[in-house]
Amino acid sequence: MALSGVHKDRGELRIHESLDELGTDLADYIAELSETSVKERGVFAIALSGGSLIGLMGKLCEAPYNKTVDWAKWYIFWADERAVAKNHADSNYKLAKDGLLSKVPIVPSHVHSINDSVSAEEAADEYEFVIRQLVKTRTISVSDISDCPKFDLILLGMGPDGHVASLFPNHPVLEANDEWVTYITDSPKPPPERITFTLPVINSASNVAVVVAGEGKAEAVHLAIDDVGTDCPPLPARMVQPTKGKLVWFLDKPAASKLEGSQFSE
Ligand SMILES: O=C(O)[C@H](O)[C@@H](O)[C@H](O)[C@H](O)COP(=O)(O)O
Repeated sequence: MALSGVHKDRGELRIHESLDELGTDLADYIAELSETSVKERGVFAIALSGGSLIGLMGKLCEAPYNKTVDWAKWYIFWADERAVAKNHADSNYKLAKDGLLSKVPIVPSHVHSINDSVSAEEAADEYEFVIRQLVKTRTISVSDISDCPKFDLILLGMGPDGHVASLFPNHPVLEANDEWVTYITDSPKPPPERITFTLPVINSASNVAVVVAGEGKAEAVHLAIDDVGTDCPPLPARMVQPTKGKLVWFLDKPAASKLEGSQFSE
């Protein structure tokens, strides 16, 4: 059974015995948010990341979700993308297409991938423009406290260094506040050129989920969630603090193994 708890200002923590259990809980969570959003707004605007996240979302392609989720109302975006061709093994679009989007009845015109035939800088500008158009028509909602888009759900993974999307520790990209989408050309995780949502966009979402598995990330999970003082600059994952939205951490036990654990109940 999963342990769950609420950290006073780091959101809800859901800690799972196995990746199988994590995958089921994640699929339930996404399916519920989709249902609520479709009821309230008629659409579900969801942003994906790359990495192990897509594999962990695999249960959405199986019963009951493949039949019960209102896939036709989904609009798909990417919180970050690598500047490579869409058919390249490193492409986050390809990862999601092969692992999820090709297996469920998503409307192809609702899939808003990043242009792979221009520079990372141009692709970031273009992607922001596309998002602006969809905010105007309210396919993507708008934040009531800033002019930022308010995605119904942004799904993030986290690296062992605490990066989320393509927001890396000690990188100037963490200070990008004027753009919704920006780019980097020196990613410490290959490939070097990437496009990413900025922190203001991530923190304007209605829901943000950070999905993290494996012991190699336990220290970063501890630094991102526990009260560790202010001596070091906060990890990017710690800077994920939705202003009005809800933050949920999906962890397996090894990833949660360095958390100060008093806040949990079965
Ligand atoms: O394109 C990317 O590289 C990602 O979006 C990135 O932020 C990823 O989510 C983390 O690096 C975690 O990746 P893993 O779950 O594979 O460790």
